[in-house]
Amino acid sequence: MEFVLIAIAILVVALIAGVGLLVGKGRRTTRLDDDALPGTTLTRPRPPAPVEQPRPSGSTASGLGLPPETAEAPPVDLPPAEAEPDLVFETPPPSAGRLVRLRSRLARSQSSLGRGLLTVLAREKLTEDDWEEVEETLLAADVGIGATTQIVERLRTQSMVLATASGADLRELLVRELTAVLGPDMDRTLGVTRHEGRPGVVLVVGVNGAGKTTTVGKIARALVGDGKSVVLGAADTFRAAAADQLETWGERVGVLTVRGREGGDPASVAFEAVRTGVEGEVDAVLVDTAGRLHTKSGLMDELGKVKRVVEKQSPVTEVLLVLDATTGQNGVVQARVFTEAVTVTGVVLTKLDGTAKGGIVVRVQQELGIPVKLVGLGEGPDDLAPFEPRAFAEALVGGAD
Ligand SMILES: Nc1nc2c(ncn2[C@@H]2O[C@H](COP(=O)(O)OP(=O)(O)OP(=O)(O)O)[C@@H](O)[C@H]2O)c(=O)[nH]1
Repeated sequence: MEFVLIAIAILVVALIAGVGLLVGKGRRTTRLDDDALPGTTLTRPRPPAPVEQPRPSGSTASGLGLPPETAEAPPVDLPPAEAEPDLVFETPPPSAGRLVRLRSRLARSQSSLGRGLLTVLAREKLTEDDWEEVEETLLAADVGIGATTQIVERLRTQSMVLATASGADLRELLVRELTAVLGPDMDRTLGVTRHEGRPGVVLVVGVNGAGKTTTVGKIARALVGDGKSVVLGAADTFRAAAADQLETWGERVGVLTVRGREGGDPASVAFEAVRTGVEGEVDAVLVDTAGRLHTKSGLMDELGKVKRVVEKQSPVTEVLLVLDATTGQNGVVQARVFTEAVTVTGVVLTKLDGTAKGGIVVRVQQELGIPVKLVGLGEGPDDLAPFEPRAFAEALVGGAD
Protein backbone atom coordinates (compact mmCIF):
# COMPACT_ATOMS: atom_id res chain seq x y z
CA MET A 1 0.00 0.00 0.00
CA GLU A 2 2.79 2.36 1.04
CA PHE A 3 4.63 1.55 -2.13
CA VAL A 4 1.57 2.42 -4.25
CA LEU A 5 1.15 5.76 -2.45
CA ILE A 6 4.82 6.64 -2.96
CA ALA A 7 4.58 5.66 -6.64
CA ILE A 8 1.48 7.85 -7.12
CA ALA A 9 3.20 10.78 -5.38
CA ILE A 10 6.28 10.44 -7.62
CA LEU A 11 4.03 10.22 -10.69
CA VAL A 12 2.08 13.37 -9.73
CA VAL A 13 5.30 15.35 -9.12
CA ALA A 14 6.72 14.10 -12.42
CA LEU A 15 3.55 15.07 -14.30
CA ILE A 16 3.47 18.59 -12.84
CA ALA A 17 7.15 19.09 -13.63
CA GLY A 18 6.58 17.66 -17.10
CA VAL A 19 3.73 20.04 -17.93
CA GLY A 20 5.74 23.02 -16.69
CA LEU A 21 8.76 21.97 -18.67
CA LEU A 22 6.93 21.24 -21.90
CA VAL A 23 4.69 24.31 -21.80
CA GLY A 24 7.71 26.37 -20.79
CA LYS A 25 9.70 25.01 -23.69
CA GLY A 26 6.85 26.00 -25.94
CA ARG A 27 6.40 22.64 -27.60
CA ARG A 28 3.27 20.92 -28.75
CA THR A 29 2.72 18.09 -26.36
CA THR A 30 0.32 15.50 -25.11
CA ARG A 31 -1.78 16.59 -22.24
CA LEU A 32 -0.37 15.06 -19.08
CA ASP A 33 -3.55 14.67 -17.14
CA ASP A 34 -5.36 11.43 -16.44
CA ASP A 35 -8.59 13.28 -17.23
CA ALA A 36 -7.45 13.76 -20.81
CA LEU A 37 -7.96 11.64 -23.87
CA PRO A 38 -4.77 9.96 -25.03
CA GLY A 39 -3.28 12.00 -27.81
CA THR A 40 -5.01 15.23 -26.82
CA THR A 41 -2.75 18.08 -27.73
CA LEU A 42 -1.73 21.25 -26.09
CA THR A 43 -0.78 23.90 -28.55
CA ARG A 44 1.76 26.25 -27.14
CA PRO A 45 0.87 29.83 -26.31
CA ARG A 46 1.99 32.37 -28.80
CA PRO A 47 4.70 34.68 -27.52
CA PRO A 48 3.68 38.34 -27.29
CA ALA A 49 3.55 39.92 -30.73
CA PRO A 50 6.50 42.24 -31.19
CA VAL A 51 4.62 44.39 -33.68
CA GLU A 52 2.57 47.29 -32.29
CA GLN A 53 -0.85 47.26 -33.94
CA PRO A 54 -2.05 50.68 -35.07
CA ARG A 55 -5.00 52.06 -33.17
CA PRO A 56 -7.25 54.82 -34.47
CA SER A 57 -6.48 58.04 -32.66
CA GLY A 58 -9.15 59.44 -30.39
CA SER A 59 -11.00 56.11 -30.31
CA THR A 60 -12.60 55.47 -26.93
CA ALA A 61 -13.03 51.75 -27.49
CA SER A 62 -9.39 51.03 -28.09
CA GLY A 63 -9.81 47.30 -28.45
CA LEU A 64 -10.88 44.26 -26.52
CA GLY A 65 -10.49 44.91 -22.84
CA LEU A 66 -7.93 47.62 -23.17
CA PRO A 67 -9.12 50.77 -21.43
CA PRO A 68 -7.91 53.84 -23.34
CA GLU A 69 -5.45 54.86 -20.65
CA THR A 70 -3.75 51.43 -20.63
CA ALA A 71 -3.85 50.80 -24.36
CA GLU A 72 -0.19 49.74 -24.41
CA ALA A 73 -0.03 45.98 -23.76
CA PRO A 74 2.28 45.28 -20.83
CA PRO A 75 5.26 43.11 -21.71
CA VAL A 76 4.54 39.45 -20.97
CA ASP A 77 7.48 37.35 -19.99
CA LEU A 78 6.80 34.15 -21.88
CA PRO A 79 9.60 31.77 -22.72
CA PRO A 80 10.88 32.01 -26.28
CA ALA A 81 9.08 29.71 -28.68
CA GLU A 82 11.07 27.13 -30.54
CA ALA A 83 10.74 27.15 -34.28
CA GLU A 84 8.40 24.45 -35.58
CA PRO A 85 8.68 24.51 -39.37
CA ASP A 86 5.25 22.98 -40.02
CA LEU A 87 3.44 25.52 -37.85
CA VAL A 88 2.32 28.75 -39.45
CA PHE A 89 0.06 30.95 -37.38
CA GLU A 90 -2.46 33.37 -38.76
CA THR A 91 -2.19 37.01 -37.73
CA PRO A 92 -5.69 38.30 -37.04
CA PRO A 93 -6.46 41.99 -37.32
CA PRO A 94 -6.64 44.05 -34.10
CA SER A 95 -10.07 44.49 -32.54
CA ALA A 96 -10.25 48.28 -32.63
CA GLY A 97 -12.47 49.81 -35.28
CA ARG A 98 -14.06 46.50 -36.25
CA LEU A 99 -17.63 47.68 -35.76
CA VAL A 100 -17.10 50.35 -38.37
CA ARG A 101 -15.53 47.83 -40.74
CA LEU A 102 -18.40 45.38 -40.21
CA ARG A 103 -21.24 47.91 -40.27
CA SER A 104 -22.65 46.64 -43.57
CA ARG A 105 -23.42 43.36 -41.76
CA LEU A 106 -26.22 45.18 -40.00
CA ALA A 107 -27.95 45.70 -43.34
CA ARG A 108 -31.16 44.01 -42.26
CA SER A 109 -31.55 46.13 -39.14
CA GLN A 110 -30.35 49.11 -41.08
CA SER A 111 -33.02 48.99 -43.74
CA SER A 112 -35.90 48.22 -41.40
CA LEU A 113 -34.90 50.51 -38.54
CA GLY A 114 -32.61 53.27 -39.77
CA ARG A 115 -33.95 53.84 -43.24
CA GLY A 116 -37.54 53.26 -42.04
CA LEU A 117 -37.20 56.02 -39.45
CA LEU A 118 -35.41 58.42 -41.75
CA THR A 119 -38.14 58.04 -44.37
CA VAL A 120 -40.87 58.97 -41.90
CA LEU A 121 -38.93 61.77 -40.22
CA ALA A 122 -38.17 63.36 -43.58
CA ARG A 123 -41.87 63.96 -44.25
CA GLU A 124 -42.78 67.61 -44.39
CA LYS A 125 -45.26 67.74 -41.54
CA LEU A 126 -45.44 64.85 -39.13
CA THR A 127 -48.97 63.68 -38.28
CA GLU A 128 -50.07 61.42 -35.41
CA ASP A 129 -50.05 58.52 -37.88
CA ASP A 130 -46.44 59.28 -38.70
CA TRP A 131 -45.45 59.24 -35.02
CA GLU A 132 -47.22 55.95 -34.63
CA GLU A 133 -45.21 54.63 -37.53
CA VAL A 134 -41.99 55.75 -35.84
CA GLU A 135 -43.06 53.93 -32.69
CA GLU A 136 -43.96 50.76 -34.56
CA THR A 137 -40.68 50.78 -36.42
CA LEU A 138 -38.73 50.98 -33.16
CA LEU A 139 -40.78 48.26 -31.50
CA ALA A 140 -40.45 46.01 -34.54
CA ALA A 141 -36.68 46.32 -34.27
CA ASP A 142 -36.92 45.06 -30.67
CA VAL A 143 -35.88 48.35 -29.09
CA GLY A 144 -38.35 47.76 -26.24
CA ILE A 145 -41.19 49.89 -24.99
CA GLY A 146 -39.23 52.04 -22.50
CA ALA A 147 -36.57 53.18 -24.94
CA THR A 148 -39.13 53.55 -27.75
CA THR A 149 -41.19 55.97 -25.64
CA GLN A 150 -38.03 57.89 -24.73
CA ILE A 151 -36.91 58.23 -28.34
CA VAL A 152 -40.35 59.24 -29.63
CA GLU A 153 -40.80 61.85 -26.90
CA ARG A 154 -37.39 63.35 -27.54
CA LEU A 155 -37.97 63.45 -31.29
CA ARG A 156 -41.39 65.07 -30.81
CA THR A 157 -39.83 67.91 -28.84
CA GLN A 158 -37.62 68.53 -31.85
CA SER A 159 -40.45 68.56 -34.44
CA MET A 160 -39.71 72.15 -35.33
CA VAL A 161 -36.11 71.27 -36.10
CA LEU A 162 -37.19 68.17 -38.00
CA ALA A 163 -39.43 70.20 -40.29
CA THR A 164 -36.53 72.17 -41.70
CA ALA A 165 -33.67 69.70 -41.21
CA SER A 166 -31.55 68.53 -44.12
CA GLY A 167 -31.02 64.80 -44.72
CA ALA A 168 -27.65 64.93 -43.01
CA ASP A 169 -29.06 66.83 -40.01
CA LEU A 170 -31.88 64.32 -39.65
CA ARG A 171 -29.44 61.49 -39.74
CA GLU A 172 -27.26 63.09 -37.07
CA LEU A 173 -30.26 63.75 -34.87
CA LEU A 174 -31.39 60.15 -35.10
CA VAL A 175 -27.89 58.83 -34.43
CA ARG A 176 -27.75 61.02 -31.31
CA GLU A 177 -31.07 59.77 -29.97
CA LEU A 178 -30.22 56.13 -30.65
CA THR A 179 -26.81 56.53 -29.03
CA ALA A 180 -28.46 57.98 -25.93
CA VAL A 181 -30.50 54.80 -25.37
CA LEU A 182 -27.54 52.51 -26.10
CA GLY A 183 -25.94 53.27 -22.74
CA PRO A 184 -22.98 55.35 -23.89
CA ASP A 185 -21.63 55.60 -20.34
CA MET A 186 -21.64 51.87 -19.55
CA ASP A 187 -18.24 50.33 -18.83
CA ARG A 188 -17.55 47.84 -21.62
CA THR A 189 -13.97 47.00 -20.75
CA LEU A 190 -13.38 43.26 -20.97
CA GLY A 191 -11.65 41.59 -18.02
CA VAL A 192 -8.85 40.20 -20.16
CA THR A 193 -5.83 41.94 -18.70
CA ARG A 194 -3.40 40.71 -16.07
CA HIS A 195 -4.05 41.97 -12.59
CA GLU A 196 -1.89 41.48 -9.51
CA GLY A 197 0.26 38.96 -11.30
CA ARG A 198 -2.66 36.86 -12.53
CA PRO A 199 -4.34 36.52 -15.91
CA GLY A 200 -7.78 37.83 -16.71
CA VAL A 201 -10.16 34.86 -16.47
CA VAL A 202 -13.22 34.84 -18.69
CA LEU A 203 -16.05 32.36 -18.32
CA VAL A 204 -18.28 32.10 -21.39
CA VAL A 205 -21.83 30.85 -20.75
CA GLY A 206 -25.13 30.54 -22.58
CA VAL A 207 -27.75 28.20 -24.00
CA ASN A 208 -27.05 25.61 -26.72
CA GLY A 209 -26.20 26.98 -30.10
CA ALA A 210 -25.98 30.63 -29.03
CA GLY A 211 -22.46 30.81 -30.44
CA LYS A 212 -20.27 30.32 -27.34
CA THR A 213 -17.48 28.24 -28.84
CA THR A 214 -17.32 30.39 -31.95
CA THR A 215 -17.22 33.50 -29.77
CA VAL A 216 -14.42 32.13 -27.56
CA GLY A 217 -12.43 31.39 -30.73
CA LYS A 218 -13.12 34.85 -32.12
CA ILE A 219 -12.16 36.56 -28.84
CA ALA A 220 -8.91 34.57 -28.75
CA ARG A 221 -8.11 35.73 -32.27
CA ALA A 222 -8.91 39.34 -31.46
CA LEU A 223 -6.72 39.22 -28.35
CA VAL A 224 -3.87 37.72 -30.35
CA GLY A 225 -4.45 40.47 -32.91
CA ASP A 226 -4.10 42.97 -30.04
CA GLY A 227 -0.79 41.38 -29.07
CA LYS A 228 -1.98 39.42 -26.04
CA SER A 229 -1.23 35.88 -24.90
CA VAL A 230 -4.14 33.53 -24.30
CA VAL A 231 -4.96 30.04 -22.99
CA LEU A 232 -8.24 28.37 -23.92
CA GLY A 233 -10.16 25.99 -21.68
CA ALA A 234 -12.57 23.57 -23.35
CA ALA A 235 -14.87 23.02 -20.38
CA ASP A 236 -17.64 21.91 -22.73
CA THR A 237 -16.92 18.27 -21.95
CA PHE A 238 -20.42 17.35 -23.01
CA ARG A 239 -19.61 17.50 -26.71
CA ALA A 240 -16.18 16.33 -27.92
CA ALA A 241 -16.77 18.23 -31.14
CA ALA A 242 -16.93 21.49 -29.18
CA ALA A 243 -13.45 20.84 -27.73
CA ASP A 244 -12.14 19.91 -31.20
CA GLN A 245 -13.69 23.09 -32.59
CA LEU A 246 -12.06 25.20 -29.89
CA GLU A 247 -8.71 23.51 -30.35
CA THR A 248 -8.83 24.30 -34.06
CA TRP A 249 -9.57 27.97 -33.32
CA GLY A 250 -6.61 28.02 -30.93
CA GLU A 251 -4.22 26.21 -33.24
CA ARG A 252 -4.82 28.63 -36.07
CA VAL A 253 -3.47 31.53 -34.04
CA GLY A 254 -1.03 29.57 -31.91
CA VAL A 255 -2.79 29.58 -28.56
CA LEU A 256 -2.87 26.71 -26.15
CA THR A 257 -6.06 24.75 -25.52
CA VAL A 258 -6.61 22.68 -22.39
CA ARG A 259 -9.23 19.99 -22.69
CA GLY A 260 -10.39 16.94 -20.82
CA ARG A 261 -12.06 13.60 -21.32
CA GLU A 262 -15.51 13.64 -22.98
CA GLY A 263 -18.11 13.60 -20.23
CA GLY A 264 -15.46 14.59 -17.67
CA ASP A 265 -15.86 17.20 -14.96
CA PRO A 266 -16.04 20.65 -16.60
CA ALA A 267 -14.88 22.32 -13.39
CA SER A 268 -11.61 20.36 -13.39
CA VAL A 269 -10.89 21.30 -17.02
CA ALA A 270 -11.59 24.95 -16.23
CA PHE A 271 -9.35 24.71 -13.16
CA GLU A 272 -6.58 23.12 -15.20
CA ALA A 273 -6.86 25.77 -17.92
CA VAL A 274 -6.58 28.58 -15.40
CA ARG A 275 -3.69 26.88 -13.63
CA THR A 276 -1.89 26.57 -16.97
CA GLY A 277 -2.59 30.24 -17.69
CA VAL A 278 -1.30 31.31 -14.28
CA GLU A 279 1.88 29.26 -14.70
CA GLY A 280 2.38 30.41 -18.27
CA GLU A 281 1.84 34.02 -17.14
CA VAL A 282 -0.51 34.72 -20.01
CA ASP A 283 -2.78 37.74 -20.25
CA ALA A 284 -6.08 35.91 -20.39
CA VAL A 285 -7.67 32.49 -19.97
CA LEU A 286 -10.91 31.99 -21.87
CA VAL A 287 -13.10 29.14 -20.64
CA ASP A 288 -15.82 27.78 -22.93
CA THR A 289 -18.66 26.01 -21.12
CA ALA A 290 -21.30 23.58 -22.36
CA GLY A 291 -24.57 25.00 -23.63
CA ARG A 292 -27.24 24.59 -21.01
CA LEU A 293 -30.92 25.25 -20.79
CA HIS A 294 -31.58 27.97 -18.28
CA THR A 295 -34.62 25.96 -17.16
CA LYS A 296 -32.49 23.06 -15.85
CA SER A 297 -31.45 23.98 -12.34
CA GLY A 298 -28.88 21.16 -12.03
CA LEU A 299 -26.97 22.51 -15.02
CA MET A 300 -27.15 26.03 -13.70
CA ASP A 301 -25.75 24.84 -10.36
CA GLU A 302 -22.90 23.17 -12.25
CA LEU A 303 -21.99 26.56 -13.71
CA GLY A 304 -21.77 28.02 -10.22
CA LYS A 305 -19.45 25.15 -9.31
CA VAL A 306 -17.18 25.78 -12.33
CA LYS A 307 -16.80 29.37 -11.21
CA ARG A 308 -16.11 28.48 -7.58
CA VAL A 309 -13.51 25.87 -8.54
CA VAL A 310 -11.76 28.23 -10.97
CA GLU A 311 -11.59 30.87 -8.26
CA LYS A 312 -9.41 28.57 -6.16
CA GLN A 313 -6.75 29.42 -8.76
CA SER A 314 -7.56 32.96 -9.75
CA PRO A 315 -10.57 35.33 -9.64
CA VAL A 316 -12.96 35.20 -12.57
CA THR A 317 -12.69 38.69 -14.03
CA GLU A 318 -15.44 38.42 -16.62
CA VAL A 319 -18.52 36.25 -17.10
CA LEU A 320 -19.76 36.68 -20.64
CA LEU A 321 -23.27 35.58 -21.50
CA VAL A 322 -23.61 34.75 -25.18
CA LEU A 323 -27.09 35.54 -26.47
CA ASP A 324 -28.41 34.82 -29.94
CA ALA A 325 -29.84 38.16 -31.13
CA THR A 326 -32.51 36.39 -33.15
CA THR A 327 -34.18 34.95 -30.04
CA GLY A 328 -35.76 38.23 -28.85
CA GLN A 329 -37.52 38.21 -25.48
CA ASN A 330 -36.28 34.71 -24.69
CA GLY A 331 -32.77 36.09 -24.60
CA VAL A 332 -33.75 38.49 -21.84
CA VAL A 333 -35.34 35.65 -19.85
CA GLN A 334 -32.20 33.51 -20.29
CA ALA A 335 -30.00 36.35 -19.16
CA ARG A 336 -31.93 36.75 -15.91
CA VAL A 337 -31.53 33.08 -14.98
CA PHE A 338 -27.86 32.91 -15.94
CA THR A 339 -27.03 35.96 -13.95
CA GLU A 340 -28.58 34.42 -10.86
CA ALA A 341 -26.21 31.45 -11.21
CA VAL A 342 -22.96 33.24 -12.05
CA THR A 343 -23.36 37.04 -12.00
CA VAL A 344 -23.00 37.89 -15.65
CA THR A 345 -20.73 40.90 -16.21
CA GLY A 346 -21.15 41.34 -19.95
CA VAL A 347 -23.27 40.19 -22.88
CA VAL A 348 -22.11 39.07 -26.31
CA LEU A 349 -24.93 39.41 -28.83
CA THR A 350 -24.29 37.03 -31.69
CA LYS A 351 -25.92 36.70 -35.11
CA LEU A 352 -26.82 40.38 -35.35
CA ASP A 353 -26.02 39.96 -39.05
CA GLY A 354 -28.98 37.61 -39.41
CA THR A 355 -31.73 39.73 -37.90
CA ALA A 356 -33.60 42.96 -38.51
CA LYS A 357 -33.88 43.38 -34.76
CA GLY A 358 -30.68 45.23 -33.93
CA GLY A 359 -32.63 47.15 -31.29
CA ILE A 360 -32.31 44.09 -29.03
CA VAL A 361 -29.04 45.62 -27.79
CA VAL A 362 -31.01 48.42 -26.17
CA ARG A 363 -33.49 46.06 -24.56
CA VAL A 364 -30.94 43.65 -23.17
CA GLN A 365 -29.04 46.48 -21.54
CA GLN A 366 -32.03 48.39 -20.23
CA GLU A 367 -33.86 45.35 -18.86
CA LEU A 368 -30.81 43.73 -17.32
CA GLY A 369 -28.47 46.59 -16.58
CA ILE A 370 -25.64 44.51 -18.09
CA PRO A 371 -23.56 46.07 -20.87
CA VAL A 372 -23.35 44.47 -24.29
CA LYS A 373 -19.58 44.23 -24.68
CA LEU A 374 -19.20 42.43 -27.99
CA VAL A 375 -21.33 41.80 -31.03
CA GLY A 376 -21.16 38.88 -33.44
CA LEU A 377 -21.68 39.98 -37.04
CA GLY A 378 -21.04 36.86 -39.07
CA GLU A 379 -19.59 33.38 -39.21
CA GLY A 380 -16.14 34.50 -40.33
CA PRO A 381 -13.28 34.17 -37.83
CA ASP A 382 -12.92 37.91 -37.33
CA ASP A 383 -16.60 38.81 -37.44
CA LEU A 384 -16.73 39.90 -33.82
CA ALA A 385 -16.51 43.52 -32.73
CA PRO A 386 -16.25 45.44 -29.48
CA PHE A 387 -19.56 47.21 -29.01
CA GLU A 388 -19.43 50.99 -29.37
CA PRO A 389 -22.77 52.83 -28.96
CA ARG A 390 -22.13 55.70 -31.37
CA ALA A 391 -20.64 53.51 -34.11
CA PHE A 392 -23.52 51.05 -33.68
CA ALA A 393 -26.14 53.81 -33.91
CA GLU A 394 -24.44 55.13 -37.04
CA ALA A 395 -24.40 51.65 -38.54
CA LEU A 396 -28.11 51.19 -37.77
CA VAL A 397 -29.08 54.50 -39.33
CA GLY A 398 -26.81 53.89 -42.33
CA GLY A 399 -26.52 56.15 -45.33
CA ALA A 400 -23.29 57.90 -44.29
CA ASP A 401 -21.37 56.57 -47.21
N1 LIG B 1 -24.39 34.43 -38.73
C1 LIG B 1 -23.74 34.25 -37.59
N2 LIG B 1 -23.58 33.01 -37.12
C2 LIG B 1 -22.92 32.85 -35.96
C3 LIG B 1 -22.45 33.95 -35.20
N3 LIG B 1 -21.87 33.46 -34.08
C4 LIG B 1 -21.97 32.11 -34.13
N4 LIG B 1 -22.62 31.73 -35.27
C5 LIG B 1 -22.95 30.37 -35.71
O1 LIG B 1 -23.79 29.76 -34.75
C6 LIG B 1 -23.61 28.35 -34.79
C7 LIG B 1 -23.45 27.82 -33.38
O2 LIG B 1 -22.22 28.27 -32.87
P1 LIG B 1 -21.44 27.52 -31.71
O3 LIG B 1 -20.28 28.38 -31.37
O4 LIG B 1 -21.18 26.11 -32.04
O5 LIG B 1 -22.51 27.57 -30.55
P2 LIG B 1 -22.41 27.03 -29.04
O6 LIG B 1 -23.16 28.01 -28.22
O7 LIG B 1 -21.00 26.81 -28.66
O8 LIG B 1 -23.17 25.66 -29.16
P3 LIG B 1 -23.25 24.44 -28.09
O9 LIG B 1 -21.85 23.99 -27.84
O10 LIG B 1 -24.10 23.43 -28.76
O11 LIG B 1 -23.90 25.01 -26.89
C8 LIG B 1 -22.39 28.11 -35.68
O12 LIG B 1 -22.85 27.70 -36.96
C9 LIG B 1 -21.73 29.47 -35.78
O13 LIG B 1 -21.02 29.67 -36.98
C10 LIG B 1 -22.66 35.28 -35.72
O14 LIG B 1 -22.32 36.31 -35.13
N5 LIG B 1 -23.32 35.36 -36.91
